[in-house]
Amino acid sequence: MAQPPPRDAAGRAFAIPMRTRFRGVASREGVLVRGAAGWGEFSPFAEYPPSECARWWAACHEAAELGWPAPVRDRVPVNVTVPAVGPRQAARIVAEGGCRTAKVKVAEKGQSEAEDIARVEAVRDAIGAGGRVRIDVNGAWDVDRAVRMIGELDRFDLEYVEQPCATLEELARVRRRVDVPVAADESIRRAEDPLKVRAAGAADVVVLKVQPLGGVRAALRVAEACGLPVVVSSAVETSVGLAAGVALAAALPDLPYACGLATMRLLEADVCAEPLLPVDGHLPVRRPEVDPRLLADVEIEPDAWLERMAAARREWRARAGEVEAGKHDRTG
Ligand SMILES: O=C(O)CCC(=O)c1ccccc1C(=O)O
Ligand SMILES: [Mg+2]
Repeated sequence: MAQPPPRDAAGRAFAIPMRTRFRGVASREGVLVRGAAGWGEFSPFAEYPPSECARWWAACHEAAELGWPAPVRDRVPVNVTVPAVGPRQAARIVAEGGCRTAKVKVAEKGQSEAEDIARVEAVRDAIGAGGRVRIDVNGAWDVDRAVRMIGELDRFDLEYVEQPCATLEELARVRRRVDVPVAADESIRRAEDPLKVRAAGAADVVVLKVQPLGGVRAALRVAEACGLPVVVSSAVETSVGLAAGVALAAALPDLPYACGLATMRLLEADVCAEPLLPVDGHLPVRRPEVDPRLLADVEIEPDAWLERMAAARREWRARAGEVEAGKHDRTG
């Protein structure tokens, strides 16, 4: 690795390979910041512009400088996440995952419906009749295909289907035509989105992620305003970022579903000596400490990331100024 920056640097950038490509991402990168309250992570995906990254910065700032609201539970049920791999590897991931709920990625570009069916079948067999199986389509199906494939895959008894189609209008049409509950994920990136989801009758469940929503407090406000059951999911972060998701899940008054926060295993390495890994299908509610040697192992030259973070912070501050001037809500 490159010459590590000094310990008191403004932020320490990292790049960690993924075990399996996910959303077309082969390496997860970001910055870790140490503040008065602890470590924060800023890790927006490469294609996100500063306008989007502003909320990711706010989440990092909250973690590092403010800390999080008090938890109402001391552990959080989680699902094992199964990428678009073959059936044998899918079964192995479920067996090693130690969870009673599995989320299976389907409709990957270049793969067939037969591959999806084989993967979901293998996951159902591996988790057993008492386990729960949900699928995530990442918006890839049109309405007719969604209705047909959900009907087909429901023979493996689906808990819900996450983002079967891209638009709210399509989600609402699918929802009226199938019995399996629909969850909205990509449809929710801003504070006002869950209200639109609800108004459109587009989903039964909302998936909330801390970084894109601008922090734990912001996500709690979104959950309260929306009124639909919430599943907290990660953006495939290090244990530092995952801890923020755990804090959100721990602070929600109701948590009826397992959360998508058991994603540490999707990465080849972590920056914490005691990573946030599931025990008995749950993540403990705690903030892991960064291990300087583990961080040094995955550290990269920080300049580009520090610049990206500074741009995101400027964007956030500019928006805060507009809020004071009464123009709009800063979460928008
Ligand atoms: O929800 C999970 O099980 C893990 C998180 C996850 O799937 C995810 C992580 C990063 C980006 C997108 C997604 C997604 O839900 O599509
Ligand atoms: Mg999803």
